[in-house]
Amino acid sequence: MATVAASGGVGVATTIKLQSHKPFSNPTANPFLGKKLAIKLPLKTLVPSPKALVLASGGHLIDAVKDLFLGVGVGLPCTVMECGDIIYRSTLPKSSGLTLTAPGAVLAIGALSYLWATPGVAPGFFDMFFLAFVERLFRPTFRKDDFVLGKKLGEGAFGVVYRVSLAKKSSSNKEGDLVLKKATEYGAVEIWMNERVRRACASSCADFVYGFLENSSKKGGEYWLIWRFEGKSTLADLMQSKEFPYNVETMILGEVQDLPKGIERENRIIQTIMRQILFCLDGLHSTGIVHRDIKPQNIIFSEGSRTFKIIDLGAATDLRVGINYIPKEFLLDPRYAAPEQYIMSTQTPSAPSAPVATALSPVLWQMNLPDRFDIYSTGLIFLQMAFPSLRTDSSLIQFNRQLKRCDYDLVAWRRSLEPRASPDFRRGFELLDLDGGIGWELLTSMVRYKPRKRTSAKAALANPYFDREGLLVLSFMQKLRLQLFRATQQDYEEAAKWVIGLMAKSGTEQDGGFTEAQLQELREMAPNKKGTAQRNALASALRLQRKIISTLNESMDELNQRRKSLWWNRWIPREE
Ligand SMILES: Nc1ncnc2c1ncn2[C@@H]1O[C@H](COP(=O)(O)OP(=O)(O)OP(=O)(O)O)[C@@H](O)[C@H]1O
Repeated sequence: MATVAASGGVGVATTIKLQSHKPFSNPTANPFLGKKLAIKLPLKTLVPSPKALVLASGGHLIDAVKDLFLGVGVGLPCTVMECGDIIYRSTLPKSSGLTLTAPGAVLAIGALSYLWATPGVAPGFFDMFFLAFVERLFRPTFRKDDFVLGKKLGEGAFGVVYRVSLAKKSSSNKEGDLVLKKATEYGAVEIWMNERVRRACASSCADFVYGFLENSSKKGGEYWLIWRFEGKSTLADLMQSKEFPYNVETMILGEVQDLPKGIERENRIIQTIMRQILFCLDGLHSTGIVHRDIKPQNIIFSEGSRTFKIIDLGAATDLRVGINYIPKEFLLDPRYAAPEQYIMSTQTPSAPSAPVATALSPVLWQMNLPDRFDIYSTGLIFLQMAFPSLRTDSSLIQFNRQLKRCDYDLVAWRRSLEPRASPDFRRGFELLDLDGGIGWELLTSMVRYKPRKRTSAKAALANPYFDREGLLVLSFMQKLRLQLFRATQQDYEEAAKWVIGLMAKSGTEQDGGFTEAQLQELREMAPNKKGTAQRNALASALRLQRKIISTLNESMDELNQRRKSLWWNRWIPREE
């Protein structure tokens, strides 16, 4: 019987060594015996063709998946390839099913992590092609005549909001328990966002009932959006009261706390409000939606669930599929908008087509961290809750100017204000300084110039500020979490400057520290060393990064030009 030993790495070609060959009585008759022979393996034996994958079904599917993993082993040793199989199949042990190789596993895990990374490509497909479809089949639909208009609740630039009730009253429908918004151009976006939110994180926003395009009016098409009536008060209404935050206490906690009136008690109420807002934001951001208009006026107290919820998704953007992606500056409320204005870098110019946007969404999300725009606005709400004198529009505008002058550095703003601060401001700082200043730390991690340096909603929620017992009684794990939070929030540039400064202050030539002159040398050391290998490598890496980003953007623009229609608009029900 012939014995064949294969050796060498196999890509397309490999080598085999022929050790014996039975039909030849005289071993020397075979001129190839003992010699290494080169053979060529067709790649199609390793990688399944697309057609083969399509045809694969039932039991064949397993084989196709197996082939896929084995395909990753191209160029690896024969353990992966079972290359002897090609020479003498019957002599080899039968494969016992799916063979998972290390590179295959890494590839699979990498692909799965990418598909599930924020904003979630895989859940997005499931949501769009299954959940949305099923929801449409089972949810009740409404027409214009089904509603009886009640009191006007508000009027914005893009719509009028009424309290309404159903014309045909059932036992479950109380008088005026619905809210109707008759919206113009941004109504379509708002319907899309509300439907997405209802499927992904219903408790984050007001309970959305139905939305449709109403075409019967002479004025032209009008989008009608229906929600359940959540409650009478927004956070803005509650904050206007002199009683704030005590006026919210029983609403959210159900009872008055067993504490005398003072900053501790106020801090607890503010903590609860902040936690509820961040919880809602975390829900939105995890599904790829950025609100872009977070302000006390758009946070409503839901009497049913006793929590704050977010309303008005007209300016929101769905970065999973790139809807409403092009930021409209006029939509942003300058009082609460983050300094970057554009939530996506200007290097990422316009929305790509939906499939491209979906495929690239995790990359774009990580490149731009668009959710941090909402975090900045939430930080300003936190600030307003802590400082009563910042609750009016004019004082907030003035604060924004001051902060800009301090290069958006809250610590610098505090330093400039504290020596001449009014008792009201001093009280606010005292409140934030409770529990070792953990509230102040959280606030400064939210209100920062660079989005990348701001905390995310999820990280903020994990901050021990929200542990009721306070900093002093933190468990080991909570302390660890705090350290982790600090490490992720660390502004390393500032830290480096601070360390150098500290060294300068403490150092003299005699006692071994650095003198200011030496430190100056230290600072200048890097720029002076031009042309070193490290520097060149860094420059090449930066060039490569820039190239990748520009290529990505160019290809997105190109694709975008081909399909710029509002494809998703077709999904919105119409009533003629
Ligand atoms: N689900 C709801 N339950 C109770 N009240 C609501 C609800 N939705 C909206 N409102 C009320 O209607 C008002 C206007 O709502 P919304 O902010 O969505 O409209 P808008 O036209 O976008 O207004 P603006 O442009 O001023 O923000 C809110 O301030 C709130 O008082």
